Parts: sequence; structure tokens; C-alpha cells
Amino acid sequence: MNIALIAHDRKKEALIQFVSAYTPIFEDHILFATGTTGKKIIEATGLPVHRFQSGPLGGDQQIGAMIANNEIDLVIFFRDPLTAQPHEPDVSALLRLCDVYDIPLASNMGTAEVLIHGLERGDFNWRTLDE
Ligand SMILES: O=C(CO)COP(=O)(O)O
Repeated sequence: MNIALIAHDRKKEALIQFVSAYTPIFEDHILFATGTTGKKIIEATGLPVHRFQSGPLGGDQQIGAMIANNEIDLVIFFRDPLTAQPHEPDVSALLRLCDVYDIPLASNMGTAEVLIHGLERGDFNWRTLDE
């Protein structure tokens, strides 16, 4: 599966802890991330991560384009609901595309826990059915 990992600044530590805790699961998949999130995940876990631009510089849109091209199977995006983002339209567009294409999306740790166990169990294998 192709997995997108994104976190706003005040959520990055939580995402790093999450990815570190589930490294044995994530290492069986192909990881993509916005710029700074990806850099921090690589530093903390050593996992290979394809990095895009930083979010405010277009990274959310690049991941959105992958979703539109059916190239992302799962999105884990720890958003900061308490801080205004200069690129809020890009954030909304990315979330919208997840809904347009029925891509599983976790926007917080609680949902991410459910999704990661579902991923491990094969719950998302339907994503590969028409390949
Ligand atoms: O802003 C982001 C998502 O909207 C994340 O971008 P960075 O990973 O570059 O901090």
C-alpha cells in the first residue's frame, strides 16, 4: 500500500511516536510525506520516505494529485485544529479528495490506531482489487 503521512507542526511529535510504535507495519509499505514531516520521520525511524514539498509550499497539493491519480491508498494526517494554517485551502482540498476517492483518512491518533490495525489485518486489500 502507498501511505501518505502528514502532520502539522504541533502534531509532528505525535506522528513520529505513532510511526515509531508501528515501524514493523510501516516498513512493509511505501511511504510518502510532506517535506518536514518526512524529514523528521526519516530521522526518527530510518524508514524510507518519499518526500514532497513542505505543506505551505505545495506538499498537500502534491499528495492530493497522487490521490487523484489513484496512487495513495491510505492517508494519516495529524491536523492541528487549534492553529490557523496559511495554506488552509490546500489542507481542505486534500481532505476533500480523500472523500472524493474514498481513501481511508485518519486525521488524529485515535482513528490512526484503528486504521493501522485494519491495515495489518488486510482490511484495505480491496484497494488493490482492480489492479
Ligand atoms: O503543513 C503541512 C500539512 O498541511 C505539513 O507540512 P510539513 O510536513 O512540511 O511541515
